[in-house]
Amino acid sequence: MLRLDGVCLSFGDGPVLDGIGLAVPTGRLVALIGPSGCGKTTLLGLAAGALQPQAGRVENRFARTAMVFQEPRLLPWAGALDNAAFGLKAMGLARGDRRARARDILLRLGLTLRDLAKRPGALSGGMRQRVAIARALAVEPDLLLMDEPFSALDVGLRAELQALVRAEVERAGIAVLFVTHDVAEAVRLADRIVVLSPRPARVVADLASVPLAAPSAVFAEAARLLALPEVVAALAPPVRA
Ligand SMILES: Nc1ncnc2c1ncn2[C@@H]1O[C@H](COP(=O)(O)OP(=O)(O)OP(=O)(O)O)[C@@H](O)[C@H]1O
Repeated sequence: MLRLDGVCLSFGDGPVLDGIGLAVPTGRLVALIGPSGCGKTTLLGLAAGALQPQAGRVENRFARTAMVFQEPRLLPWAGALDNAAFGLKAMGLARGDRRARARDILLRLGLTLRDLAKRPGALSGGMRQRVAIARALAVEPDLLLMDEPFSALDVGLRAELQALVRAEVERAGIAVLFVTHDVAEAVRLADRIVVLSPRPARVVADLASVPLAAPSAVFAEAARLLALPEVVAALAPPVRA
């Protein structure tokens, strides 16, 4: 379980997080939605232990946390397989085991055997992001933090990769906290959807959800959520006179 209780954090120009409380139980997917600049990435940094709260508590009882960023952040000189296996050496796995584990995940995520030796520069953007996700999954995390992992991808590819990631995390029982700007993405993936206000972020809604796959159901549910008054208030752009 990852739990945040009354978490507050300020930077030099004022408060960013104001009394955030949320929980990510084992094996559940929680989506974080909020307007640009409200503090979502900062909140993931706290969950990862990279930042400390100035008030409140962050309790991460998971044994291994992995992170996926919006951009793949791969080693440019290493092939897809070596990139995906990157975290495994520090875990003490033998070279053959590292490569076998990374290869299995890459193939499940849609790379072909011919892609495995390719460096990032020879892979498409979508393939690079698959490698980044494989690198995170390869260490067998029990908590996966993802910061807009699909937002740089084309719509069709995004849906495919969302489904693959959902299958992987269900298969391994991984808890996920992920940031998205896309309500439909949250509806497709999440068991809970947490909506944050503009900076300083407060939780304005914490909604139970059921992951949906059929496009018509996804868009109907996204439209319903986007019409909730607290969601409108949090996500609507400010009206300028
Ligand atoms: N290290 C830092 N020092 C000072 N201010 C920061 C720092 N990191 C983030 N901020 C500010 O804190 C606020 C929240 O930033 P954060 O990146 O967490 O927002 P976000 O919700 O992830 O934004 P976006 O949706 O645009 O990615 C922003 O105003 C940002 O400028």
